[in-house]
Amino acid sequence: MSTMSASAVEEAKRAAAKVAVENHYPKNAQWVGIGSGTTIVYVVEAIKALGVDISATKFIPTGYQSKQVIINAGFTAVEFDAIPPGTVLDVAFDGADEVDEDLNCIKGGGACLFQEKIVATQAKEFICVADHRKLQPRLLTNWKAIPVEVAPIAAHRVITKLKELGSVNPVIRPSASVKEGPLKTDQDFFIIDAPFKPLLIKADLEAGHDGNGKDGVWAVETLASKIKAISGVLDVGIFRGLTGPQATAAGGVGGERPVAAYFGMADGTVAVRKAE
Ligand SMILES: O=C(CO)[C@H](O)[C@H](O)COP(=O)(O)O
Repeated sequence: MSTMSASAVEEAKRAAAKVAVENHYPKNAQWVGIGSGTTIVYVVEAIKALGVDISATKFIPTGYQSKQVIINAGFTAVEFDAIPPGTVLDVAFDGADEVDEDLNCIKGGGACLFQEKIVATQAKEFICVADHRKLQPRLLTNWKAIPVEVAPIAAHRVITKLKELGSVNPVIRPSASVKEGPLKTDQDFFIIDAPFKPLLIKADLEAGHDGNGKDGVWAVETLASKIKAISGVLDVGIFRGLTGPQATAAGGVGGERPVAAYFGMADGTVAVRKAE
């Protein structure tokens, strides 16, 4: 459990954002993905602080909140469906709820996972920015449930399938406001939060664990694929698979996993995890 004050956590996010932007923002960027959440505000602040010419730069949001952050900074927001077909974003920055040793991420704490995934995978480089609470050895160490975005009509069917995969008590996320009923995403879909046991990474599989859901223990890739395959699921809040350069080599644009993740630490330093 973190003993840091709320303002120390905010400073940790700011420090991580500054280093991430200084290391990865291309000076002549044309297309830049901007994610959702509280940490991304510091990314935008750090881009401003660079003092580079952004008059020709288009910033692609991952949802309503993200778009407001871009507009409030005086930047030009262009919705994902307004970018010319085939456009590759120079870079995309986003936060995460948890990041494991292989740079797999859990995202969707802010209910924006679907647009976050299409923006991240449309970029040459996806860069994650977070504070030290998100830096964990395995997914679902500290963060307890996988967010899954689903069509409302299929929500109960998806819950049944998630239980069959071993999730204990998956629930439809309620509205955060005084409005009764489920939260609605930017797509007017629901989020189901599905708890699972901590997810195995490559090293665990190499050590002989199978990760096939026996005793409810899954490997990241296997569980993400199983959840994604349930009809009614729009996307799953596990970002896994290839990273940018590997994905490009395999014929895609970028990967779901970041090429680097920056974490503001409790002692004021910034830790980096990079893809191999
Ligand atoms: O995935 C997300 C929203 O769906 C966010 O990136 C994630 O929840 C991190 O948010 P914060 O920066 O506020 O900790």
